[in-house]
Amino acid sequence: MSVPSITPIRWCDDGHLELLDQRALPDRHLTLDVTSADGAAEAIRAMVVRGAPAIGITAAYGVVLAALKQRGSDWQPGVEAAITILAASRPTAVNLFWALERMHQVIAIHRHEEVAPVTALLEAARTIHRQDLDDNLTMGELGADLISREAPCAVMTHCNTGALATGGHGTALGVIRSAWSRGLITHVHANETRPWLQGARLTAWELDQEGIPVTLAVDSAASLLMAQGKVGWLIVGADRIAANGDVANKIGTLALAVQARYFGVKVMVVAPSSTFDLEVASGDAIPIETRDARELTHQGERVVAPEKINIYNPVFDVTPASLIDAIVCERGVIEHPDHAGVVRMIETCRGTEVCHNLSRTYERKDPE
Ligand SMILES: CSC[C@@H](O)[C@@H](O)C(=O)COP(=O)(O)O
Repeated sequence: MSVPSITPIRWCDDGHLELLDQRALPDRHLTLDVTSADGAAEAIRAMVVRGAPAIGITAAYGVVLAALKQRGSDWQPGVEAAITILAASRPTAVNLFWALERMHQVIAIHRHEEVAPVTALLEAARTIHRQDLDDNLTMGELGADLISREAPCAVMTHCNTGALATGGHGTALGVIRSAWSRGLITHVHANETRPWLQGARLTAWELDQEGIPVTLAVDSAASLLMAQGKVGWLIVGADRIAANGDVANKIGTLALAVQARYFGVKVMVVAPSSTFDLEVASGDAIPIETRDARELTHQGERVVAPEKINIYNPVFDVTPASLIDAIVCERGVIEHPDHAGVVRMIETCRGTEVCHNLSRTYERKDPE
């Protein structure tokens, strides 16, 4: 399986991070040089880089940038402070806290050293980055195995879960790529994903680059497409999966899953084990990010709604496990997810590199 050449996150050997500015895609290909942990946190907050795994990878390199700035033996407080700033960048994707926890473990191992452990931290960040690509390739095959060989079908996806959102290949879009290469899917319906238009600007662009047939539709066309029998599977990613299998993902996923159940469309969630949060019992406890009103009141500089009215702009919602047919992670597939299935699957990851003892040390919740 060839991996797309899109590189949203690149560590440069002179000691800085280069991010593809996803706000400018698809019409402009701009990169942003990030030289500090503050810069990495701001890039995550401002959505230069987005998508749960990509946020975690960026934060890990952000910790390396912080370590590079430390001089002398009292390096640890500065790096810890940077981790706190990175953790406050976005609240929902647990991959952020998972990656910071991994970096913190490296700091703990080297805490008595005279100088900041830049080499060890860079190796840890690179491992997180590399591992994510490997996991996506594995999930791509596992997810594609669920799609019937006898009846290739069209699929629908929401938001962007591709190479741009991950270490490469993608989660849900990775399954779509793998299934397409095996001749299992005929067409992709991409929802535009308001208000940031990740589906229009990023997913449609990624698929078009590779010649995978894609039709872009307004979000509200999804139920019509399903009613017309045009969708075999709804395939989406996740930002956080609770212990009972409830899934937080891009706003609109819940509505799509409800519609899918009504119209008999199967629902597949694709996410690496770094997206599971066993410390959260159910989806109710997942912090949901709300973003600036301006995302709804403006399109660029143009005002499209009265500026002083109340605005509700949650950017994720929670789909109950009962609406999900399968969760695909790199260690296997959880069919009809529930608490027992999730715990069994994540238990199989223990003893490997994967860490699931997420620390709440750094987590910041949105104000009520
Ligand atoms: C592999 S990406 C999985 C999720 O992070 C994705 O579906 C999503 O909701 C991204 O939201 P975003 O706000 O663009 O970061």
